[in-house]
Amino acid sequence: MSGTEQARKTAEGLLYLSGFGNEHSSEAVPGALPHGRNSPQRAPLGLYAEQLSGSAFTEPRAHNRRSWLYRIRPSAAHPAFTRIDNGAVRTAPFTEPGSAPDPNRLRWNPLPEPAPGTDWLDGLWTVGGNGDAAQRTGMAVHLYHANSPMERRVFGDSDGELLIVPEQGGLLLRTELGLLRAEPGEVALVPRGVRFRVELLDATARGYVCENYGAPFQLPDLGPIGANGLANARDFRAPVAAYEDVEGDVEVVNKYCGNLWSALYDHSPLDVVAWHGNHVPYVYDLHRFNVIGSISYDHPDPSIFTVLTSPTDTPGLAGVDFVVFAPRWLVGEDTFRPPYFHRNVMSEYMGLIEGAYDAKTSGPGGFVPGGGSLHNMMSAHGPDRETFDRASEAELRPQKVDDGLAFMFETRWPVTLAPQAAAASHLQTGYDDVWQGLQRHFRS
Ligand SMILES: O=C(O)Cc1cc(O)ccc1O
Ligand SMILES: [Fe+2]
Repeated sequence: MSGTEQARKTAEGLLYLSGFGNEHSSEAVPGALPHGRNSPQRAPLGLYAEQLSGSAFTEPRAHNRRSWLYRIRPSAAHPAFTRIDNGAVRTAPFTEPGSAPDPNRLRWNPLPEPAPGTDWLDGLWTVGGNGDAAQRTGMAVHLYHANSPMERRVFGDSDGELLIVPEQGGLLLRTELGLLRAEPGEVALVPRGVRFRVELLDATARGYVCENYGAPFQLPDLGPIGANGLANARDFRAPVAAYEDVEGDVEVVNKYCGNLWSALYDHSPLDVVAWHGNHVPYVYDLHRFNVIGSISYDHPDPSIFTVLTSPTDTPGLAGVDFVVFAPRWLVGEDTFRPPYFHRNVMSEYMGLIEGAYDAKTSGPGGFVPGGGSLHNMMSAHGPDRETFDRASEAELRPQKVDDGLAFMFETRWPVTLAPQAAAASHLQTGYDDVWQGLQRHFRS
């Protein structure tokens, strides 16, 4: 059986725990989880107890995050980390020569094919970001492309949590807390510091990553929407405990304040036999998103499509929102139904998981799956000319928009590009032209 077949077989039988932000517990071997205390004098089955913190010990209960891991060896049993090449991974602040936030509308085609033998970590490629990882503020946008599983190496990101958005090819994430499957149309989140290995469920994989240096993603408040709607908490799935008992060299790569560091463990660190807590990875199927919109007139602001938000100290002003444009009905009367023309104080990176996006022409040279666009703070954008002309004339019958799945990472700070993204051969030239030829229709 090939590696991908094996991974697919494993992924098909996975069990999950349900609910967002829950205090979960799970044991891969009965009796591995201590009862009544976190740190007994001797943990069950000869395991080591270890706490992994995702918040300061003293943060309010509603924001407090930690998990207790019961593992074969403590994570502390490792030799020194040493710097390795950062590959194509870059981190905020983006201060390389020539880096400046760009007021232009920018759009990219998908990443080119990866070289043979590229695993998920080798294939991680930074677009840009904002804030400062060491200050735990801001975010980065990355892309990935891969055609090989990660073998005898695991990755952990000390700089932030990783929201992984597959666009092509399913992923099997083997994390310290257990296994997750993420197919295109689903998203997976790996919390800060949780170690994991990525295997492929298909020959190749491609997608997007939001690295969130700031407060962990949470579900948005629903306000007048009520107690239900948007992403429902019970649709988030966390893994059950699953461990590997592997001796021998395993490289642990740690992204730490912008650099990759490596240490050679003499065993697999995915050796957690039981755990409990709320600092957990999860997966969410975007098709479960309960899309809410106008049933009278006007196009609502896209905040109505927020799946997850990373708040900052200013209420309502997100470090980053993850927003999905999922299949939905449009029924607005006397309404220009696609996204409107706008200039936004927030910065918008958009990606396309499948099909087309209702503000943009698809097809070669357009906004295509695997591609991306950046409409930075205050940049003027909205429907392209073709979309504007079509939607201005369209007969306003109830209309199902179900030919695509797009998303947005929307952030309060301008996004500065990594030089490789500003100079990329897959950066489209002439994106401005999509707004050329908008006729004047003014009649005084
Ligand atoms: O620019 C975009 O396409 C994203 C977007 C969508 C929308 O429906 C309203 C505003 C907005 O920024
Ligand atoms: Fe926009």
